[in-house]
Amino acid sequence: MTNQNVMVSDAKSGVGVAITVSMSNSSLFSSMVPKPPATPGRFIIPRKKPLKKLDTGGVGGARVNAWVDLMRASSPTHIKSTASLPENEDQNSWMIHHPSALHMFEQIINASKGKQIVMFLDYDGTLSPIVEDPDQAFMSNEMRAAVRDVARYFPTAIVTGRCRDKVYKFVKLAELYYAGSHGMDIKGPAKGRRYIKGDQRVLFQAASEFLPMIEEVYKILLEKTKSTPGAKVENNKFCVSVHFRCVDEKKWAALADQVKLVLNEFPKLRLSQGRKVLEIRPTIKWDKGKALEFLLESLGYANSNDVFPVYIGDDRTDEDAFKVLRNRGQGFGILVSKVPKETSASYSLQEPSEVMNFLRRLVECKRLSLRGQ
Ligand SMILES: O=P(O)(O)OC[C@H]1O[C@H](O[C@H]2O[C@H](CO)[C@@H](O)[C@H](O)[C@H]2O)[C@H](O)[C@@H](O)[C@@H]1O
Repeated sequence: MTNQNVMVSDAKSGVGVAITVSMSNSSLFSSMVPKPPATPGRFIIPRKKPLKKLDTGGVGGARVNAWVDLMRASSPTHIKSTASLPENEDQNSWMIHHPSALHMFEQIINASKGKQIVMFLDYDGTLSPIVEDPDQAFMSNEMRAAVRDVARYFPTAIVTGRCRDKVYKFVKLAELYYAGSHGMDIKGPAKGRRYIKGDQRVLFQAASEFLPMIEEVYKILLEKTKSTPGAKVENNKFCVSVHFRCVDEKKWAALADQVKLVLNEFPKLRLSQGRKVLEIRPTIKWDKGKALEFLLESLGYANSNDVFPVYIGDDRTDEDAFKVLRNRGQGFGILVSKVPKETSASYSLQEPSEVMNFLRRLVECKRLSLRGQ
């Protein structure tokens, strides 16, 4: 096994980005993006409209208003909200297109028969309930036990916007893969690798060049947002989160403006949005979807038809992974949401407690099949 520095070109800036890879086979990179399979997966439901992107153009009234609209839509608190929903689509028709993964459990199991399930789990809003203070987003012991059981039977990864070390402190399971900073910081399990066909000591940091820049922008944002009561800036190592969950809605436009002004000085960083949070990250073409592909490849499933990846997440940033699964025609995505949202996921679950039930049922099913029942 060797550590390798690999240069990839940043599509937006054209700047080379050094990647340090610790693995036994550098050919991993040559086929990083899998080709779509010849036959499409049975769970594909065509998306109606492209997802809106956050406008990071110049500062102006209309643009800032558009930001604030997106900020409002980023974590709707009212069940009837249709802020991010395509026109004329109500809750019922949304549920027809994105049925409950619990209700469809038998069909899901049938579709996965003879294939290796690989489980990808987002953290906030998926394994832990959304709370006001990001430092208090603990997962329950019951959820931890469910994830531990899943990892006994299926390779399992946590894919999160959070810093990898921080999410590990919440999850505390050494047998999992962890992809922190929206997949820009990937580490393989410290123990229990019996399902891994490929490299077992994966370590991949797609944006290490950006560390000093992220540190700098974090400090500036910390200072600039001090004047906004409730704003919280979180350093997620390869990205920065500016939380506005506890900021008075009247101040959102000013906060968005502040962040945007800072980012104007950092053209190699971009902005995306999560649940009541503005996410600042490198412009490199790397996201949770790429992390999913990377992990499948590391597990030895790059060109395999015998794999069934399942990705469960609640956030806009999880859409990149849902899209990858649609394009591969393998497995499916499950969106955790109580309200209809535009998504590339195939199924839905309402909240983390349903995620836990789904995970438990998977384990139960696997145990029964191993006993030959
Ligand atoms: O990819 P994820 O695991 O979903 O992480 C995305 C962001 O999650 C966290 O923020 C979110 O959860 C907080 C705690 O419940 C909540 O207060 C906040 O409003 C949510 O946006 C985390 O703090 C961020 O750094 C992550 O980027």
